[in-house]
Amino acid sequence: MSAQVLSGKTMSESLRLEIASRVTALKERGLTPGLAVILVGNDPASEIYVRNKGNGCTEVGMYSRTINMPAETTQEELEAAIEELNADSAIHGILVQLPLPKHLDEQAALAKILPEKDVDGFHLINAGHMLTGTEGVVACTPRGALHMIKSTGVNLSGKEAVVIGRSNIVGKPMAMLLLKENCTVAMCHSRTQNLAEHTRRADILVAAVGKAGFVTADMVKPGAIVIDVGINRVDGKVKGDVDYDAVKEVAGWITPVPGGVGKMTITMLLMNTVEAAERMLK
Ligand SMILES: Nc1nc(=O)c2c([nH]1)NC[C@@H]1CN(c3ccc(C(=O)N[C@@H](CCC(=O)O)C(=O)O)cc3)C=[N+]21
Ligand SMILES: [Mg+2]
Repeated sequence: MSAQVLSGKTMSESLRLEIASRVTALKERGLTPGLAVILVGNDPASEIYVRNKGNGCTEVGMYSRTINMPAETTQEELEAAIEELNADSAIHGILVQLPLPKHLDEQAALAKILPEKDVDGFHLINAGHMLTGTEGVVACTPRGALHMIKSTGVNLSGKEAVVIGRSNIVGKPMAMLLLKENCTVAMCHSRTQNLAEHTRRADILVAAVGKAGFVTADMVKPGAIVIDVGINRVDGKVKGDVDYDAVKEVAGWITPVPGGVGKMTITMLLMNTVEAAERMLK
């Protein structure tokens, strides 16, 4: 039996209709939600993502602005650009595209973003909300992944969840969200011993490793929900962290790459932005 495919494309279509209608409602009250993306330098992958974000905004009727800054931008210049957006009433969401060029301090830059406008959920205030389970902005990729997991209808309470990868952007917040759903969560990483023994126990397996085809069929529990966060470029193609064709024969549900979590990440960015704009009117 082959796994059910959790399509980020299909899920995004219905979510984006909902977002578009909330944008329309805000516009009727005189407020157009706006997202600003700061892109420093010209990394080709970043340029693709930033373009996808701009297109997403257009699709749901939001205002979007991309601020392209040269690779030599100084920390002061970057922070000044952020401060300007903090003060701009047309902008409800600010995203500083990561990674930044090596000479720039990411944490210091993120700390400058007003937490209410931090639609990435990367500010320490929002990271703290995530840790305590209180209301704040939830990072887009884990939020999108959780939406996909919930769409299976599986009761998550008490289930074993394994997250491979411990980044601040994906692994850690993903684990917190699954914990909040009452899963028993294990966070695995590059130093984990006997990784497959952990992953084979997982009812929910989230792969955020950054290595194409890392999760093989023998690592997956039959019937598991397998969420592939990987975006790896191999011979000009985008590949996930999961050996899709083989794992599909074992898993109960699986997300494709492309058209899976990546698509949902942008949708959740739009959701976080419309929510930030809605909070302005409250
Ligand atoms: N401040 C910040 N916030 C981010 O959310 C952020 C970031 N920096 N830096 C890079 C990562 C990566 N990321 C993706 C966004 C969209 C797709 C996406 O659209 N994927 C499509 C197309 C993939 C492709 O063709 O490249 C898909 O999976 O179907 C993927 C990955 C956001 N990130
Ligand atoms: Mg994807």
